Amino acid sequence: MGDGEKVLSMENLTMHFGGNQVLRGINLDVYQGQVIGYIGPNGAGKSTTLKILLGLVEGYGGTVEIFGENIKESDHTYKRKIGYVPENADIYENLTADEYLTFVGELYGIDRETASRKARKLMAAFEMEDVLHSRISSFSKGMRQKVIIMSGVIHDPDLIFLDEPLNGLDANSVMIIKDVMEQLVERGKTIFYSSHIMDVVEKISNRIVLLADGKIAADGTFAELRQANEKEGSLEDIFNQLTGFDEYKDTAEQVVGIIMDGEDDA
Ligand SMILES: Nc1ncnc2c1ncn2[C@@H]1O[C@H](COP(=O)(O)OP(=O)(O)OP(=O)(O)O)[C@@H](O)[C@H]1O
Repeated sequence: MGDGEKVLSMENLTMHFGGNQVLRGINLDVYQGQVIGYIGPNGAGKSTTLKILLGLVEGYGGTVEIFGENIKESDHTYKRKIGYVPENADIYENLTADEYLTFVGELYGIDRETASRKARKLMAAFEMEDVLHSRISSFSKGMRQKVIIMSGVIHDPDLIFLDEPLNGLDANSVMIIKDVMEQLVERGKTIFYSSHIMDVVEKISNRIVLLADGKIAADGTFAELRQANEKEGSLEDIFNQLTGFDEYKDTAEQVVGIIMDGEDDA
């Protein structure tokens, strides 16, 4: 699968937290130019996978190679070529946007002047130039999220990991980010995108990987997944089918019954 070079490979990746076996042997090769939509139910292990790939979680089994290097043995220079937009970023609240973005840029190995210039330009592109020197603690949720996204890509990474990146963004910003991703991929970048927003995943991904019960339960283009599951519907329908979730109406009814303290005996 894929025309470009292999940028990421997971071989028999396993992970457990105590007795909780989260990943049960993930095998996945990702090629340049792919936009992987990495989906799965709550608690499936999506964020855990991303954190392992980023070197933020240790104690996993199996082998991970990024740009051909085993991340356990690598000297971490590969990290300069990867970007990460985490689901819950520990952002340095007391720094200004300029200070934070410049700091992150420097961590990724770009010089201070370049980082600061890119920070200013990125903030201006998102119409946030007037708060460039304001503390992040004063920002709205969406403004913060934009800074987190900028901080994940300021160093021009080749492989970008995004974990629910559109959280809190307004409709206009969502359109910009979707287009930015598309253009980055056209220019040879690779994207690993984890999200629950199925219509976005359906639109932007050229390969969808579904994680369920610690394993890959489906892997292919949206069209391939549709064909394999004999479904005409949306990715959401396929997701529900593959995760064995078809009783949502019963669950909803039960929840409403409990809320209204009705006859429901559950
Ligand atoms: N540091 C940790 N210590 C203990 N258990 C953890 C830790 N991190 C994750 N887990 C557990 O691993 C499982 C997978 O969590 P993870 O956050 O990777 O799931 P996810 O697929 O990203 O879920 P969601 O869709 O809810 O974000 C969960 O059962 C979670 O409780």
